[in-house]
Amino acid sequence: MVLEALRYRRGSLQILDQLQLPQRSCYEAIRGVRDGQAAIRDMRVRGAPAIAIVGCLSLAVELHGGTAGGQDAATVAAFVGKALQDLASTRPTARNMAQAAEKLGAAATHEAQCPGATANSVREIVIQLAEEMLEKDLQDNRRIGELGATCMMQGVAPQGQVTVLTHCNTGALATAGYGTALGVIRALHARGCLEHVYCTETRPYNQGARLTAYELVYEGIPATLIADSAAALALKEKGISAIVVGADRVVANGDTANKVGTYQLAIAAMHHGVPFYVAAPSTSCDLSLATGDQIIIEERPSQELTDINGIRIAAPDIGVWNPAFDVTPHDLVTGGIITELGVFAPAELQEGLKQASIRPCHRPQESPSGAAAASEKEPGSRHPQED
Ligand SMILES: CSC[C@H]1O[C@H](OP(=O)(O)O)[C@H](O)[C@@H]1O
Repeated sequence: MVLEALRYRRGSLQILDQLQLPQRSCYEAIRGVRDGQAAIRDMRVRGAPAIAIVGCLSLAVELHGGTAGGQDAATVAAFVGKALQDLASTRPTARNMAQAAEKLGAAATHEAQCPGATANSVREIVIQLAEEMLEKDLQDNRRIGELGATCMMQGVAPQGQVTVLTHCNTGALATAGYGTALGVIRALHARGCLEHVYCTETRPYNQGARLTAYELVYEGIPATLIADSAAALALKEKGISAIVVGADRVVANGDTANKVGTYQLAIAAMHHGVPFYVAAPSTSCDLSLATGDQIIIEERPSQELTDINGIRIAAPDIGVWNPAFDVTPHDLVTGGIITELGVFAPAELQEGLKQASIRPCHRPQESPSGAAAASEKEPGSRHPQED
């Protein structure tokens, strides 16, 4: 059975409450934007693509079959704009929700200005776009998996198998399905090219121990959980061929915001000569920011560090700094940035994405095993797919 982070049909949205995993699989109804915002803020749903999808679908549910947002086109468009703004500010580091807000907001405004526009026609356009996002993210992740697996095998182990280390959770639970960095790992496994995975526990929120470990066991992928602080030692002693992580935001020069701890992993990878890959959809890329210094880093409540399951473990009165993310400088992203549009070196990202998005992405034939056909020309050289 496929692991479903969310269940959607028009007018109804349920999310798997990730706070209760892995002990319990409980779905809860999201009835509108306020519910969506609360679920994102409290991290019942998390992961940059999943945040955007749940945010937009929460709006779609609110707009469905009623009079939500107002009685005329302009009022509904204004309501949509405000709701999207609120959703995008809930967890500001992730790019995907902000990007979706720009797209859906612009579409609502445009529709409202068209002759004959009605409140319903504005609602309908927003619902349709949110539904398309869900479908597209899944397709993009599968593509990221295939491109990343091919690139990694060409670059790291042309004849053999790879052992990969990953951080945080980037799987089906963090996306519409399949996953980004975990999608690459799944594709490697499907091809028989994966020897082993090491996943970090990912303090303070333990997405690695709770969610990635759960997904890896669920998929039957050979894997070992390590403490975050064991990563450098694992690089030294466990034959790790590559690190692959996800991203919350990748900016124009390739600097990458991802779960806190990623930066120190990239430094350790550089020291050990292990290639470091970032896997993320183009919706996580933000070419409007020149460098990572401009990324807003979300700070989370101190209780995430001081308490475990509501029980205080830290010394009373200690001060706490709890950034949720850090920025890995582009020169440490030595393997490449794996997107659905191609695999790019950081210096090639900006131009590569622009070129790839103005021509249709070549979709390779799938072999019966799910691996990309042998004739496919992959961007192991870190260039986007050629047509
Ligand atoms: C494919 S999701 C990317 C991303 O989401 C995680 O953050 P959070 O759990 O705080 O939402 C993490 O940084 C992952 O790599």
